Amino acid sequence: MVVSSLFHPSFSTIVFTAAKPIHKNHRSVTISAANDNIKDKARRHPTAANNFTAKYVPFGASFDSDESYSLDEIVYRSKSGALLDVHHDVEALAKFDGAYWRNLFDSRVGKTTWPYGSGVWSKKEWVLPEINSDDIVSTFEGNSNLFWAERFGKQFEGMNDLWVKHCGISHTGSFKDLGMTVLVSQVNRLRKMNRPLVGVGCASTGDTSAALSAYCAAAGIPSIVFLPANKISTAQLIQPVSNGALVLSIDTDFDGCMKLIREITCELPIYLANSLNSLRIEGQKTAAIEILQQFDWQVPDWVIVPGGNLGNIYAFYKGFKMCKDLGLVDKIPRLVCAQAANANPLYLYYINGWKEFKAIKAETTFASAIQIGDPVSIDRAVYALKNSDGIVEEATEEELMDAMALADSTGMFICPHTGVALTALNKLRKSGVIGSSDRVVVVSTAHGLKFADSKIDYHSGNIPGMGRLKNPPVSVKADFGSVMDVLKDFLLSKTPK
Ligand SMILES: Cc1ncc(COP(=O)(O)O)c(C=O)c1O
Ligand SMILES: N[C@@H](CCOP(=O)(O)O)C(=O)O
Repeated sequence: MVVSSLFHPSFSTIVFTAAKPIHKNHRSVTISAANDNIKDKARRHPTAANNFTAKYVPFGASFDSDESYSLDEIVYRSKSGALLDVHHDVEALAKFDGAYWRNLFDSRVGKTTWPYGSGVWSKKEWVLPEINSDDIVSTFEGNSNLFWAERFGKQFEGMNDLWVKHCGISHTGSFKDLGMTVLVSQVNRLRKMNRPLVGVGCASTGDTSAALSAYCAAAGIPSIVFLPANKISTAQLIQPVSNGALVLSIDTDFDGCMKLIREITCELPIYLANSLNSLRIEGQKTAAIEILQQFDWQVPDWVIVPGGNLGNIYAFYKGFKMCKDLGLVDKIPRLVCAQAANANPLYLYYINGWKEFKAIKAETTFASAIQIGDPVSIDRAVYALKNSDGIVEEATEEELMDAMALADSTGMFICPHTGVALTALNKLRKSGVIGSSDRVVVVSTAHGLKFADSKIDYHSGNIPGMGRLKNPPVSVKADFGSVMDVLKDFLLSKTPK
């Protein structure tokens, strides 16, 4: 059955109008529609049950695999130790055509209807179809700006159609909010079902920990974060501290923290919140759907994503692929994963013709959130790249910092990881792989304000051998003549010759 109307019976609403008296502290309180908050309203107008389901299967297995797990189980790996993947019942979803889904998703944008005002939960049927809306923990994340990088594109890349998807302009300043709303909502549900979960934990380079602690704090769930000591920015460190997480600063790198949290979550009733947990991918994939939606369901030629633990590149692939499989679009973009040269295990694997993957010891990089040498989602990333005719690129420290400074000089304020992605763009433009009229989306993964320290170092000329584009503040005496001298020099330098 193909239904293209928004008002299919499965989505019709059941309306309860009667006000119900309830008794609290011996006083009679009447809850009326007039006093409803957005969750009350959602309770009064529940969407009718639909038949959509999802479950875990081993990564790469089909929906009818012999091995599968309910999303209400606490499980992160298959019997053979492989990654898991959330599989949706695509047959049930496909009973509705592409136009139906496009219209449904479009109808929810820009509203405050619980939970659909969120860019993630506006796609609830494709994310966690079975969760009760009441259990959702959301900050109305997503719906982030898709910025037309007009000046950067035209002036520096000879392109007319360059876009930056600002996933970092978000509740905690990174794309991690998209996955974390899903994971913490499911934990909220599991705790209500009395599953043995006392808290939620992650290893982090600073963004996962910020998102985890914020969403847990919003739901009143304890959070524990393992951070590599002195390897994350001050802004990222203060986020979980402020949100009341237990913050462990551990004398190792991210890969060391990841190993520890995996061991600890096997022993204690702490739920693992890293993207090894495939629930995270379900939220992150909505950024891909959102890009298509923002282009009025036209497919860009390329999407460039900075990669570290490598969950996000697969999330983008999965979002685009679902849109193609369910008839919302007819193709998917080519994907580029961009790595820092100091933390480039995927790049090395790629240029080696995917022959042998070797984890590395990641060196210090200004793109500190992707200083990862042993990415947990390596298999997912390879799958995404192979199935999207994808490419892997890398950026040296100087390249990524210059790219960040150049983008900032055109009105952006990006993070160093986005500098890595812009460097990849520049290299692929120079080699002619990306054409001047191609429509390209660069995914900006975190807010630049989280990385102010590295920008200060760059612009003050404090980094040996770097600072080609530096623009330090000018110290000037507090008198008219001195200020005039500085301004005259400045204006002369800017006067067209
Ligand atoms: C700001 C930022 N950009 C990019 C990434 C890379 O994402 P992924 O680990 O999913 O590859 C991360 C985290 O790793 C991040 O925090
Ligand atoms: N950049 C990440 C690294 C961990 O990635 P995850 O997606 O597996 O949680 C961070 O901010 O911690």
